[in-house]
Amino acid sequence: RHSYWANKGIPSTPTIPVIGHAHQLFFSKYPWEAFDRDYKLYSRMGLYGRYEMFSPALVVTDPGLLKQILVKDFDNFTDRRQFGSQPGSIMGAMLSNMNGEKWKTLRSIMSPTFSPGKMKRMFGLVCTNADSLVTSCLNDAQNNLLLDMKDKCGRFTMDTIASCAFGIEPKSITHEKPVFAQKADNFFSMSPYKLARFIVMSMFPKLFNALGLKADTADIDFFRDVVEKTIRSRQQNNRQRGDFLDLMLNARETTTNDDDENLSTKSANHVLTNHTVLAQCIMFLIVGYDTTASTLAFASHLLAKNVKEQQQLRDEIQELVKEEGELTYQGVMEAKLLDACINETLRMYSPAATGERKCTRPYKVPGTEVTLMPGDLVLFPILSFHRDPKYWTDPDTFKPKRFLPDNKANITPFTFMPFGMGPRNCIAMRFALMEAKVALAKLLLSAELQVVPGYEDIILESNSFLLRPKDGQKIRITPIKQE
Ligand code: HEM
Repeated sequence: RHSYWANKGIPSTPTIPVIGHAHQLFFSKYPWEAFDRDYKLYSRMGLYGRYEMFSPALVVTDPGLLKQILVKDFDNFTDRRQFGSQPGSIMGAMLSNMNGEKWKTLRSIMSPTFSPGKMKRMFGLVCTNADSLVTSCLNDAQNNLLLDMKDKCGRFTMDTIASCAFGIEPKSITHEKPVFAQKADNFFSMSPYKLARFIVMSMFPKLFNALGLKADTADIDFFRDVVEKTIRSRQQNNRQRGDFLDLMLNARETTTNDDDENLSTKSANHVLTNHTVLAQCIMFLIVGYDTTASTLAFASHLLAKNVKEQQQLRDEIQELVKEEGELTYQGVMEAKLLDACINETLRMYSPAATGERKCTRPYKVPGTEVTLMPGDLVLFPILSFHRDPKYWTDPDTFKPKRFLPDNKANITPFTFMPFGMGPRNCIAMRFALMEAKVALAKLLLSAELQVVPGYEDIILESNSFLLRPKDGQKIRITPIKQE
């Protein structure tokens, strides 16, 4: 069963019977380590093969081919693997887990939520939450405490997504025990049991169901209760905030019964069930939390370590405030060095280390004799591209200037893709960038960020599929006296 790639003339490292290469997820420090090792081995070939148990996966290491697959020939690769698609599960009804026409319908309903116009309207709310984040950081600094930036920023991102998307205010930043952020944290933290469970769920769904395991964990049940209450209250009070929840509720047909299967593949009316709306809300609370919080924690650390770049960025933001009297949406979104610092952080520490698509129609891979068949996976090693010295000089050094407008033309297309690429990229990229930029700008206006002895390096959580700082990301800050 592990001769699929060899028969097509595609190289592949030796496999273990039955398991293929899946053991690498268990026995590597980081699940993406094996991808990086093989990327280095095969990067010149443009592609290589893997086996997730018996499922063949083509790993693309050529940026040109990747562009072809993710953009030009997207219709052959609209899907991803489905995780936890048990009947009635919340996990299975999330946009990120949907495929085919169902995905297309939902994506087109949800996309307008993240238009530039909507972002501009959310700017004030993001600023309010960022102010609370800064106040909380300054309070800790006054008490001479080290700041755990992952924890602080996680509370900030949870409050921001909850208030922008549904008008819920968890007040995680001011709460002693931030239950919302902790539940979302639990969702992403990986114990050996959770890793094993995840592998069985994704690679042996029938076995997973036969064992009576539930795709939805207790953390999801917590969010389900919160969101259900919010939806009920929104419907009873008939109030409109123009937010994500309203958009979903308005797009829904009132006659729909509550069976998820009714999200018909043929429906022209974009039918949404209560269950589907609920699943998207929970997905946003969970995925909206971790990636942006880690990015902010990484950025704070990198700037604390690179004092010159930190000051240059502060100068840019102070200049903006001087010109416009305050931070404005346009000012923040157009600030060049701010954009460059966030991009450089995402290049070095992209929270998503790999991306994937599933082939939906037979596809002849350009420039080869290989034809991919429906069900074959295509993987792209995001982090390996980001750290490849072929595309980046000194890839392990923080050099934000490579992303300044004058230098951007030197970047090879499809070697920088922290939000994925093509029609199935991160739906909330604009929102995440705005959130990260506002928080970082406000923090730098109020404080100097410093590295703490003993915490000079970024240590990543092992066993996690996302890049996350291990045990938070500790820095110290000194308040800047306001003139
Ligand atoms: C720095 C922050 C973030 C990063 C680096 C990030 C990265 C990604 C990546 C790499 C993907 C897969 C794209 C692909 O396959 O091409 C993705 C998908 C997705 N992200 Fe994000 N993300 C971030 C923040 C967010 C936030 C804040 C939300 C929600 C509020 C969000 C919601 C989603 C959703 C729903 C998908 C699935 C889209 C689909 O399948 O159509 N992300 N993200």
